[in-house]
Amino acid sequence: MSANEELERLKAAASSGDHEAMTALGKRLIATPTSAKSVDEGQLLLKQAMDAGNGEAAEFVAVIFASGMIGEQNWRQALDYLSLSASLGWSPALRQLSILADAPFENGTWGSDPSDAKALRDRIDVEGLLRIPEKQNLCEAPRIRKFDDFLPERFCDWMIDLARPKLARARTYDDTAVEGKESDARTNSSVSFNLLDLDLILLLIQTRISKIAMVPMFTMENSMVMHYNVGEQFRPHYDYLDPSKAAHAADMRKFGQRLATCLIYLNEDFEGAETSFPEINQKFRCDRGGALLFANVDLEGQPDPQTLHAGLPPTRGEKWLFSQWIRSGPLPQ
Ligand SMILES: O=C(O)CCC(=O)C(=O)O
Ligand SMILES: [Fe+2]
Repeated sequence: MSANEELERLKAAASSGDHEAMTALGKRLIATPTSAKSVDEGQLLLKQAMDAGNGEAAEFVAVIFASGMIGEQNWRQALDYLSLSASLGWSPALRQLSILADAPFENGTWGSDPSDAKALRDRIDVEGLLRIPEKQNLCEAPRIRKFDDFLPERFCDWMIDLARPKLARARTYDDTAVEGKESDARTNSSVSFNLLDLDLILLLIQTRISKIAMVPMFTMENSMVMHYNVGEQFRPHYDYLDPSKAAHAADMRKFGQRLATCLIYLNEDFEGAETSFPEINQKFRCDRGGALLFANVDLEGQPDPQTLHAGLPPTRGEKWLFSQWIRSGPLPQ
């Protein structure tokens, strides 16, 4: 079926009152708007599906509130909708609630009963989840910061579990290759999460990053998870865009410069695999859940060649890393 036929099929099913089709269409209209009305139509479809008892629709409403993609970011409301979603029997929402509430179930599986949703919601310490740890200054030129215990372990595990099944695909189709890099520039695998992949755990990580980087949420690119087996690496590169390259300049007009990068170490059971900065002869790594935040530009906002960096290969074990590139936002037209 072509993409257009698929869309027509979805529209027909949605207008006949099929809740799953209404949810799928609603998400799609919001993620890839085709007209000025798409986002409003998408929200209406999600609301109708949710009122009819569709838990997936309620989860996406939670995502809208937690991301601030439409209107203000509102974590309390996001959690209320996540709780509604879970109580409607949508199991991904129940698992996220358990993680956010730090309440793993006794039998070892997170979130197993929709009737637990409200109690889990009430246990969530929103302020605590949004509180960020002390920063350590590792270097001033370029500016490199470190945050120990940036992410609780259960969040690290959630991201690894989310990424693992998608990594294989990313390799086959190689759809996440960074533009402008030779094929041997990175031998590791990665997966990129788009708007339809967002959940409240991922959005909480992005929100925490926006706090340490002191930038708004809309500057976050699609988050990525990187995976390195022994010997795999991400060779020295810059994360900033080069305005002298036409493709980069066009991209910068839309989304701005890549001001900073945040790398969260999701595991620690490996040797080697530091993040290395060859221009300053330094390499750093974090314990599980620790984050490195570095500026890719100098104090004048210009690309800083001293930010050249690499993901060194593990000599034992495998490395899992959450990687967040941060833009400056579109230039005023
Ligand atoms: O694996 C690393 O330490 C480096 C990753 C990196 O450079 C990136 O994600 O841009
Ligand atoms: Fe990088």
